[in-house]
Amino acid sequence: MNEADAFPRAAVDPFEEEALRLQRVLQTMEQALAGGPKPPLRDEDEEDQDEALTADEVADVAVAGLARERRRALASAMREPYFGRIDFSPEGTGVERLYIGKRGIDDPVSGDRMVLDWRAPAASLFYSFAGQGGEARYVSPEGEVRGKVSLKRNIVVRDGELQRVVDSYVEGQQQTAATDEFLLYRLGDAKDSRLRDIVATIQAEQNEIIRADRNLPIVIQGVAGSGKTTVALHRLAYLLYQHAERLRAERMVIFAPSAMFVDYISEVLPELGVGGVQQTTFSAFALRVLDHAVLLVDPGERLRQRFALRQPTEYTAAMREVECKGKLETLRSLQVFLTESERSMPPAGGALAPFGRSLEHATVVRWFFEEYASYPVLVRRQRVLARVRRHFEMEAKAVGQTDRSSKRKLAAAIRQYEERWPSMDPLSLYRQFLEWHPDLTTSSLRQPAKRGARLHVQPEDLPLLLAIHQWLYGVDPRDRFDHVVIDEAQDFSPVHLEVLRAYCPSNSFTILGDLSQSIHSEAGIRDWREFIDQFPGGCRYVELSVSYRSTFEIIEFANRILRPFAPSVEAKPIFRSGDKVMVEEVAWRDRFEAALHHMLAMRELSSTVAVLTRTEEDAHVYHNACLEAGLDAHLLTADRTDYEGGMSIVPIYLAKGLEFDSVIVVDADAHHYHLSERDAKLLYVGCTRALHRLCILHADPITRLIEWTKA
Ligand SMILES: Nc1ncnc2c1ncn2[C@@H]1O[C@H](COP(=O)(O)OP(=O)(O)OP(=O)(O)O)[C@@H](O)[C@H]1O
Repeated sequence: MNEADAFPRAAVDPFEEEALRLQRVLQTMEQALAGGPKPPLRDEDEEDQDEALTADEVADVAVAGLARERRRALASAMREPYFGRIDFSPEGTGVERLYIGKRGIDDPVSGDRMVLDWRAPAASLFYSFAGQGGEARYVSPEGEVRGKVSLKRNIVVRDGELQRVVDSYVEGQQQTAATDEFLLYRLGDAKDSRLRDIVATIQAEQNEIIRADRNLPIVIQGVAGSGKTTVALHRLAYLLYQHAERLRAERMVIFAPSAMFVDYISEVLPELGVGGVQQTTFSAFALRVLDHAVLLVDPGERLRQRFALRQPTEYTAAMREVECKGKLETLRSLQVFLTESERSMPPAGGALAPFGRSLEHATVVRWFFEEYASYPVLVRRQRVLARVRRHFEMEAKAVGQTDRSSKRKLAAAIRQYEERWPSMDPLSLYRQFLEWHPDLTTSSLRQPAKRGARLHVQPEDLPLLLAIHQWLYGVDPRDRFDHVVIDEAQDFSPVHLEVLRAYCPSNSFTILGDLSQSIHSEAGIRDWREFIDQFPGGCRYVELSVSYRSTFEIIEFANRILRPFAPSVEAKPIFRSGDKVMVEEVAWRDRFEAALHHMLAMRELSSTVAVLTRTEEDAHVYHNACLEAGLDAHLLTADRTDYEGGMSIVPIYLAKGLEFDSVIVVDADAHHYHLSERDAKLLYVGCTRALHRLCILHADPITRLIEWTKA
């Protein structure tokens, strides 16, 4: 694309120049929509006859489907065809004006590229270029392209109307901090109930992660609000674009911490034009692979115990087991246990044939442990038994025993031999393992009294159950992933990762999290090294320290809560100033009234408001107070699978990953938040959920975690 001749530089002011260009692009798009080949309309009866279509007709239908999809994409791109422009002169050639949009658009007549897809190699310039005297480079499939940038421009188009043009770099002019100005303009918006794409404002350090090599696992420590979840979703869209021939969306997965979070992020990929990527939780994935042979104990119950103000005594013992189940040593013990179980599988005494020669134990052992060694255990058993059956049949034939009664005898002998093999299923093996392991018990398993009811297990049982499942059945090729994203990975254990590695043999992982938010410490990791060391072939580690979500005041406030506990990376606020954090003392009896008052005030300024409580019990109480006052607020609990936005009452530990325009942390007193690392992290998570406004309410005495506010 070279439009240098179409618009002489600086002939008109930037807004007019872009308004003219936009008009021309929209006209071309309209013409393409009006004149392009229309897909044939088919009625439902025709669709029912799909089986009867000839190969040519099938091809026609596929082409029509593609045309339909292209028209739909074109029509939707007309609302915002592009968001940026970069004028780039590759060494030895003239200037190219590159307009960057969510999707590439070609002029249907000339075939010229009018808009470059944000994921295209040259589009990377738009994100990585930050002045540097105009020098710029990007990597294309043909190699590195070097050159000079003369203009970088942000363009806001809404519903086909040009709204704003901001130049962040103009050759020969004094550079201002205009990139930040544009980013701040975007960050200042109120958010609705869903996470959104950030293609127009991806920052250089985020761009690097999005475009990182797919073959090298990458671990990202990112502070609250640094864009981890958003970046991970953009990375999936990028990888699919870049490796369209090798990767399939259905074979890519993002593991999120809860079903509600999956709902919250569900619109980013469709906005980026990507469908079909699996978005799930580890538990949902594990239960599906285990064919729902077990159920989870109500996940809310464990969370309620974990975050109760006073934990029941049995909880401490349970947590010791949670920690143990997440350790690689335990996985290794499981492997030892399974190898032991395997050793005794071929029944002693060989296979006694009713006619002819029997099979010696040593022969069966050789088949099982040597010849079929590369197969999973149950496949090996199946193969050995099939071979024994064939041997029995051949021996019977060789001695002429083929009549009906001989056949019956033969079948009975095979059955008897089969029965001598121990039956093996993941659940009974797991139970035996828990009984065998010195530091574990079966206390996490619950067998409901009802006959035939499925066993209930806890989330920490699932990785080990999956490991047994893999050992017994292997990995079904349909469960293999081309790429795996683990969000909130600080709550994953090394055993989770090890088990998942079997489903992604290419080791193509993007692992993101924040150790400052590890409020499930027994279940997760303490240091990213634990994961990095699990990739002996190498692993990249990156830190994101800038927080884009919250105002300067909120980040400064939140950082101070964690400082006494020496976090590994402190969040750097982006300079977006907002209201001062409000810390207000209220009388205990007035606490509901105070919360309601602030909710109403904040509702005027925000589209999403959350009241964060310390426990789920408190969330119910505040929710009831809202209902009594006629306030339509949603109660978010562990079993919720959707997030509606508006006003929400949320236990603080369930708010992780979400964000709200305004947040009210209630009951920030010494009784609800102790001077402990865990409670500091809870409060930190709560405060960093706020984009624009944060209000802390407490009754006397204030928690020591923020007593500096009273100094
Ligand atoms: N480059 C960017 N441009 C505009 N907005 C951004 C950018 N990066 C992040 N954001 C915004 O910052 C907010 C936080 O993003 P996200 O939820 O992905 O962060 P996170 O690191 O996963 O946060 P947390 O760990 O606190 O849950 C979102 O509103 C997102 O749109």
